[in-house]
Amino acid sequence: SGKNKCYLLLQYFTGPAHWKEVFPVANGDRQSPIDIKTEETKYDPSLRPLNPNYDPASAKIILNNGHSTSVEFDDTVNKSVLTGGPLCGTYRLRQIHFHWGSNDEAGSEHAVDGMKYAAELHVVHWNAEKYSSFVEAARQSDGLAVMAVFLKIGECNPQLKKITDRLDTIRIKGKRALFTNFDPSCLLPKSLDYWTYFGSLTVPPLLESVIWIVLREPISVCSEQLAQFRSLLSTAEDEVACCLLRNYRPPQPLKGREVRRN
Ligand SMILES: NS(=O)(=O)c1ccc(NCc2ccco2)cc1
Ligand SMILES: [Zn+2]
Repeated sequence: SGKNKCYLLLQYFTGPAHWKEVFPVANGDRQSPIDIKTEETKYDPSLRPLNPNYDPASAKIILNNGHSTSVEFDDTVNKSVLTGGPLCGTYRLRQIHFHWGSNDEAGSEHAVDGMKYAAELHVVHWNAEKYSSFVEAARQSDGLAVMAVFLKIGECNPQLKKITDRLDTIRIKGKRALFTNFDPSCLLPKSLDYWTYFGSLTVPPLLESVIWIVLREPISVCSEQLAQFRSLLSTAEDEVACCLLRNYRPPQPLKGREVRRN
């Protein structure tokens, strides 16, 4: 139908290749994600251990915003924070969300020596010591810290099940549901070893305000759990239903940036 064709056209024009037309920073010097060439990373002895400290009571809601599913946390106080690693000061937990692909062979945003994982978890924090809100911090070069965790195809992940089992209640874009008593540390791998580099948001407005902390050890996810992510809709109630089959941005030029490891 004409309406359907219109949506498909819109869908096409909203993809990463067109973002630079509306957000020129898409061609900036510190865009994310990147392909991490492990041989070129630099050991930095000044990097400290990561110290995530989350209160499960901070978890508030789970929502489908049309381009991912996220769990939103109460970030009005310093209850759930990330310190250590490459960070100066205290970064407050704001939300977690996921990126995935239309099949199990790709879906992560960062790549490691050209290899993509099936999906990627982002744990988003903002510099509450220096700035007064997430939106203000998102405009500052040291405003945000996002911890990225790779999801590797394998065993079903019982911790991830707490999230994937709720997705059928928020299938439509804009839907949200209560989601509390959840500590996102349960989604972190045994080792908190990481790579770190200066980058950006990977979806519009693509602001270059993110200190990226990419964990080297992946967690597991099974095909059935990924299928549950793909069954989310990118469309609202009154629109022709369209599944959120993929939502990852491809790797961007490194432009001379250094990637350090602890
Ligand atoms: N994929 S991600 O971790 O880089 C990420 C994280 C958070 C937002 N938020 C979008 C936003 C609205 C105002 C400022 O920022 C967008 C992307
Ligand atoms: Zn993300």
